[in-house]
Amino acid sequence: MSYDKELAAAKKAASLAARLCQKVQRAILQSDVQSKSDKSPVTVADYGSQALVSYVLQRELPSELFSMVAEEDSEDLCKDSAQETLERITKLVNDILASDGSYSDSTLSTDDVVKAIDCGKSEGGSQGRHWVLDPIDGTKGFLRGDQYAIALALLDEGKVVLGVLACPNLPLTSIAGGSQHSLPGEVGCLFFSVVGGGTYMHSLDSSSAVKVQVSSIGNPEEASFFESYEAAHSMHDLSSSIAKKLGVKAPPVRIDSQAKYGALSRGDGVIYLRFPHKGYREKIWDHAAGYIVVAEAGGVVTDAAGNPLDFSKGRYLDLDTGIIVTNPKLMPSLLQAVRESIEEKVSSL
Ligand SMILES: Nc1ncnc2c1ncn2[C@@H]1O[C@H](COP(=O)(O)O)[C@@H](OP(=O)(O)O)[C@H]1O
Ligand SMILES: [Mg+2]
Ligand SMILES: [Mg+2]
Ligand SMILES: [Mg+2]
Repeated sequence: MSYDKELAAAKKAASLAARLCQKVQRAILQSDVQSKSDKSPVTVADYGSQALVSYVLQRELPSELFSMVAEEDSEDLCKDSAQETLERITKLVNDILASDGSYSDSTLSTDDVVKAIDCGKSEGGSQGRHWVLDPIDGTKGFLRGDQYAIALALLDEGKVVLGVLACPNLPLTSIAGGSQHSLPGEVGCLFFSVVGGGTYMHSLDSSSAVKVQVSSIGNPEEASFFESYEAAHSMHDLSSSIAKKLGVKAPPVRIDSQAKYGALSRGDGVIYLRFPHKGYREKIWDHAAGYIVVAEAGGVVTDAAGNPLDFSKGRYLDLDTGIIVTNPKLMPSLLQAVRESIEEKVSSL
């Protein structure tokens, strides 16, 4: 099965969304930050990115049934108090489309923007095709001026078949050792994969792509690992116990968002550990694009027990332990270390 058309549409949508996010991040104002009911920050850029991706996919693929599972919805945006914000988002989306020259026949109204955002309410599942979108993954990183990603994937009959990860602040060269901040002009990566076709990366400013591969390191002493910047998102004490058990020497590289999957896919580090606190349920948009980018670059992504991730169950991933990512050589010893560290943690409680 070819996904050429879908890939071209997804790359266009994610690149335009990245442009919108860069514009907002440069000009970020405190008043751009809203508080969602779960208290996580959501900015005009999250909404703008979701509206833009939804609109572009539908314009580029007019003959396909459109279903999308996406993080944001318009509920808060439709309150009277948010009218000004909605107008700002609409202007942003129109400005980006105008700067690209696409669809010059149409300008979006605030209603069109709300509709585009709310196309993301699909439940996904094991049948048919569903786009999966995190319009800004790593909103906290985005607000800090650090890493974030626009993460877009396509599910076909419950399997991830395509992924695009735009990482506007990720340096084009390796961030091994934690050098995520580099000179302006050297940042902005787009990773993309189609099932069976490998993973490629190019600069957000160009389209000449290179094939990427995960690191082939087999000695844990030479390995380095990624984890969330936010301690609330992953138990840093557990990952540090696992790393110690494995014999990893380097300190963790803590960065936000699925930029971790992108960096791992090109060998900047070889392990990514994610252990949410009890009760947290992982959503598919936080992993779908990252998963295929790593898998097609030769990496392995499983839950903490070594089972493959199942993206066919709806908006959530059905797992409660955690997610681990590495290359095939290190996976057996990593799984062993994970099992032992979890047992020790449980028995110490
Ligand atoms: N308590 C929690 N535990 C685990 N993940 C959480 C969390 N609270 C929020 N997240 C998720 O972690 C994502 C960011 O991951 P990371 O820590 O790798 O940067 C967030 O994505 P958004 O920023 O899209 O909301 C959010 O979905
Ligand atoms: Mg969020
Ligand atoms: Mg996210
Ligand atoms: Mg998000």
